[in-house]
Amino acid sequence: MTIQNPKPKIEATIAILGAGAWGTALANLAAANGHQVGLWSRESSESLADVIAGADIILSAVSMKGVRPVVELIKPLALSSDTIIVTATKGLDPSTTCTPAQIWQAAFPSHPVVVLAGPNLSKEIEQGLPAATVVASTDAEAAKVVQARLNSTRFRVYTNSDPLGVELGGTLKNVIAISAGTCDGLQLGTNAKAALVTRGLAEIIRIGTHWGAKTDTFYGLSGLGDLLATCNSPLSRNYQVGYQLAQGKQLPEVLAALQGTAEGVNTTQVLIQLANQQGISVPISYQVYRLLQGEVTPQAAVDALMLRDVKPEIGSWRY
Ligand SMILES: NC(=O)C1=CN([C@@H]2O[C@H](COP(=O)(O)OP(=O)(O)OC[C@H]3O[C@@H](n4cnc5c(N)ncnc54)[C@H](O)[C@@H]3O)[C@@H](O)[C@H]2O)C=CC1
Ligand SMILES: O=C(CO)COP(=O)(O)O
Repeated sequence: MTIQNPKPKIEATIAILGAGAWGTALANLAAANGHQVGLWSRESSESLADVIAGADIILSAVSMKGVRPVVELIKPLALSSDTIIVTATKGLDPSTTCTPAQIWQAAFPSHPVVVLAGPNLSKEIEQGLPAATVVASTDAEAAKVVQARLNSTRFRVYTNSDPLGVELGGTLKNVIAISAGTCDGLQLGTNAKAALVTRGLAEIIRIGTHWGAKTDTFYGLSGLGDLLATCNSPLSRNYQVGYQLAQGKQLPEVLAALQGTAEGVNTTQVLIQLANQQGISVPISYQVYRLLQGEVTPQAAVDALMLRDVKPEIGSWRY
């Protein structure tokens, strides 16, 4: 499928992999900026080799479970040496616990890899509503190129030099969004939700900095920004999972009816495995894990959080 805008602003060829909700929204944003856009999915009639041929940018928006298969499909294909790889997936690989950017970088060590993440509910973006995002890379020039290609009057793009922090902000907030949906589903009120989101951010910072990301990054669009968006919007699939569990539905039933992917379900499993191995305290994520496992009711999860030992707040994301 080729999407072209009749009045090009900046000419580039962008191959978008994954024609789900996010890949399609990004393809439309890129096309509106005048780029030649190829959109590929595993259901496409066009071959992957044809879609990525001559691409300046390859942007992957497949869900986490598609990242490795797609990387393996691209490896034997010829990429131009200066092709920039952009990853917009928010998840962790269950078998290796790697982030999507780590998987892409390991497969294509000589190519710049840029992470794209922010408060970007695709349905709002498809409606033409304004939004902002972050493109992050250790290759500052590559991040600037992606910024110039995607920035527009309705999609404001910031650069950032902490790709791990940007990627983890977008990934870990999905776990907290499940808890926020549960909080709203139980009608626990605004105070409870504010406490949950604030302590959720402390938890994200504790994990993210332990894994090597910068604290400041989590206060930006890809951390706090995305946390606010997904914890407060019924458009978020992760929020919907928590909300519907709180209404007494079972997880398989919720996931079967969900439109698209709720990455937080798998991310929670990987996160708890790592947190246990590394001795990181993640009380909210742990209750989300128990809820998803069916080991605890939504109300019992709330009770467990409220019954924890009291502690000082200042600097408490460190322990
Ligand atoms: N929808 C949204 O608002 C946003 C989504 N994201 C992230 O983008 C990613 C994709 O999300 P959505 O587009 O919403 O999901 P979706 O479920 O609508 O689409 C997923 C896409 O991945 C592809 N895919 C899955 N397994 C595959 C495999 N084995 N091989 C090849 N392709 C495979 C599917 O064919 C589909 O094109 C997720 O990681 C999500 O967290 C990020 C920002 C916004
Ligand atoms: O990441 C998102 C918005 O930034 C999309 O959230 P959901 O995957 O929960 O729908």
